Amino acid sequence: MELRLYDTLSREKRTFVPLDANNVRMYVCGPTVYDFAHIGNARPVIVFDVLFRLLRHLYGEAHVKYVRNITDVDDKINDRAARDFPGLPLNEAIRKVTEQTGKQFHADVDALGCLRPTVEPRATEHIGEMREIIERLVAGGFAYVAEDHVLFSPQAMNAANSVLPRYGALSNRSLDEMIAGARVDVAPYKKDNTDFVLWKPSKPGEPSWPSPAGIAAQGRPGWHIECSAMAWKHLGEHFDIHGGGIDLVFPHHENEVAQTCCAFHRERMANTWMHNGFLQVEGEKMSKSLGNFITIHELLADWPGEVLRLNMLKTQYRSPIDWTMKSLEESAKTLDDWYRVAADVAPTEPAASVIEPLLDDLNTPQAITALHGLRGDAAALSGSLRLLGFLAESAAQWEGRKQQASGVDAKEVERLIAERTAARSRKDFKESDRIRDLLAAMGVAIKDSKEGTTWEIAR
Ligand SMILES: Nc1ncnc2c1ncn2[C@@H]1O[C@H](COP(=O)(O)OP(=O)(O)OP(=O)(O)O)[C@@H](O)[C@H]1O
Ligand SMILES: [Zn+2]
Repeated sequence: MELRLYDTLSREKRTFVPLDANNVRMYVCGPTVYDFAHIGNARPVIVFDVLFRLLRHLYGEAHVKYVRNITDVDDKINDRAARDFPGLPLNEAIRKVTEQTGKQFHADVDALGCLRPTVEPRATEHIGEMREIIERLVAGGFAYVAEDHVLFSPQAMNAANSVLPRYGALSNRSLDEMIAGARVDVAPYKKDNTDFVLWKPSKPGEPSWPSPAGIAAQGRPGWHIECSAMAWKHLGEHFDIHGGGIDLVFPHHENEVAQTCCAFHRERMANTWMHNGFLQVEGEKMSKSLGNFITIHELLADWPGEVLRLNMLKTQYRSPIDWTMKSLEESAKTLDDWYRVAADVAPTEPAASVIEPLLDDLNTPQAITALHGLRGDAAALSGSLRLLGFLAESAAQWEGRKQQASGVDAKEVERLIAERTAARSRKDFKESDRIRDLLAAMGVAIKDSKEGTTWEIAR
């Protein structure tokens, strides 16, 4: 059985062959920590968690290294810090914002059933690596200093006659068209309108570090260089998989490739580039700027994290998802059923019928269809669900949480059921039906069997 993954660069599904099967390496762009993450931001986190789990299953837990960064230097962080903590020095305020947001992010993605990555590097702890890459780029003639900025020149990259990839290859754009289409109000320190910032001067009070390339003024990094530096430090110059949302292909990933390949004279940065499609609301990308977003935190008040996770995985990661209430309700019903059948059953190995579709570019909808087919084999269902990051709770915990969320008083339900049982034994079916209807109106479904009457919250 081989794993096949769609690669954005070659635009085809290819057999995945790790550079080193004892050390399979994956980098995924993580959050900029300035606010609660929305459910769209959860998509790459969940999708690449499934891939991480699959790779661990295939190559062994100790042989997969997953790096997801935390961007803790950014204008949006500075703005938020100044707004929320106006009395504090900016540096302290920034630390508060990034600490608090980082904690919220972890609580959210833990609840979604995601494993922590092997390493979660912070941008501010890798300024030295960023400076080193920038120095190399300047020395190689790919970057230049202007007005205390360091700029990368895509045109210099494409003019270099060497092993380097072509700037624009990942996003399938031509540099000439980019030049023609670029805005006219370009920053005065740029030689060409396609040049992008590697390093910039800090304004007074902003976070700042000693600058590279002989610049006397203190400064701070651009966004793209952060990921090149952290990926290099933790995974090396060349590694297996790089992922993120489809909106990161250009310019972020195109620029990462440019920086890393030019700094280390490489043909490639990652062997496979993977990008998830958008989570949408009424046909539009969920995003902060459009204001059509709902945070993971808000959703978790109404739904168990595993319901959100299942709902996300019902769509293959490259297709858009329309996020609807109806679909969430169906996902909740499915999980209720799986919890009842499989949560307390000792797992066997995950079923081949579930693994196979996952090996085909993470075809999770088909894997979910296979899970439905395993209902008669609780042990295999249990093992397969666990592989996908479900069943973190026992059946009783799951049911208890549902009861709590419903506001139904369990004691009162038990009392009514006892009354109904008494009515039934004296053959007062009018009274027993009345109690059943009363329970139904409270949102409680009952089931009679030889062992007695059981109940659950009806979704
Ligand atoms: N609606 C979405 N669907 C799927 N992935 C998304 C969506 N919005 C953002 N992402 C992904 O979430 C990750 C974090 O992105 P980023 O930090 O740029 O989010 P953001 O700027 O808060 O998002 P936005 O401003 O677009 O709401 C990236 O991998 C990005 O591709
Ligand atoms: Zn990145």
